[in-house]
Amino acid sequence: MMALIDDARAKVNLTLRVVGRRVDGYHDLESVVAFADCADRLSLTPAPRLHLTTTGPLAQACGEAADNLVFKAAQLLGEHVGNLKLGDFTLEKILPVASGIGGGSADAAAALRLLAQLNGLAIDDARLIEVARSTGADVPVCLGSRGCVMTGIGETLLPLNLPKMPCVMVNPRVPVATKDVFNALGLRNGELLVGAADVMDAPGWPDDGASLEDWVEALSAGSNDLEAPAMRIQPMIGEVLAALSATDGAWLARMSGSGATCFALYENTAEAQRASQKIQQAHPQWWVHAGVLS
Ligand SMILES: C[C@](O)(CO)[C@H](O)COP(=O)(O)OP(=O)(O)OC[C@H]1O[C@@H](n2ccc(N)nc2=O)[C@H](O)[C@@H]1O
Ligand SMILES: Nc1ncnc2c1ncn2[C@@H]1O[C@H](COP(=O)(O)OP(=O)(O)OP(=O)(O)O)[C@@H](O)[C@H]1O
Repeated sequence: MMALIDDARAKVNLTLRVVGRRVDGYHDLESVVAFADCADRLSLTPAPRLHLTTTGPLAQACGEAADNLVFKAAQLLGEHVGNLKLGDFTLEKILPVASGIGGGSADAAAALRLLAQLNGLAIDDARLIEVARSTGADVPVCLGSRGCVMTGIGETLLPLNLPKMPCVMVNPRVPVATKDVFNALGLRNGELLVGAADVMDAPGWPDDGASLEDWVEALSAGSNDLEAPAMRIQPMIGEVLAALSATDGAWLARMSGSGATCFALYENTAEAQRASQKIQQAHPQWWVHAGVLS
């Protein structure tokens, strides 16, 4: 049988509000999530045993194969589904690691989609969703890889019809650990930041079919609550945001997830291309991607 192939698209948190900290230490969030047109690529060749080879420019950065989230997700699914057909995965690692765009989560989700395809499981099979949740907070949203409002710690997903959003994504190639950023918020276990009434009163997001301008206006009123703690841990995030904000036509510049990747939105792809060239010239060592979020 030929190899099955899937893209593991980068996730971008267009907004991220921290609602509070649960008693188990995880944080409840509300986040508008979009997906980018840059991705890792995962292939699966059916074989009797689970195996992973990592290739591509960032293969070294993502650590030992045994610790890879692709491996973890596949092993967990094997524990939930009897006689699961497995195989040889090859991961072409392109996305920066520990960068707030959910690369590892996207890879794990792609692994689950490929195993679902190989084993004839539906993508909304409860076991697949359960394994996605156990693999990491960002894995459920990456399973569908479509725009949505994500709440809880990442398990509740409300699909959104986002317009195509021309963007530039920039990572300064310094890793930032998600756990450290959440801890730097300094919330106690069980501490609530936003009362239930505030959540009920919060303005909704634009309706289906809303324009790019409507969305940019709504997103601009939001924020990423992890930006300040992440900047304390890695001040270079401030430089990335300044570089994006200084480009012609940048409508909104913000950090994604727990950083350090930041993005800016533009009216059209030509403007985004010009902005990305300007930033790449000034910072040849940074990872810069011009594309479209949707
Ligand atoms: C910041 C986001 O990227 C936003 O999409 C995600 O919430 C992070 O998702 P993730 O990287 O898949 O997170 P996990 O691998 O499950 O957790 C890493 C660490 O982040 C913290 N964590 C994660 C998610 C969450 N809602 N609250 C948390 O406090 C926990 O300390 C956890 O030990
Ligand atoms: N397939 C993978 N790709 C990248 N990192 C992986 C992978 N599997 C395990 N890891 C480990 O997970 C850690 C987090 O990597 P990842 O790139 O997913 O972070 P992130 O982009 O900050 O994610 P998020 O936005 O979900 O917080 C890395 O330090 C790495 O050691």
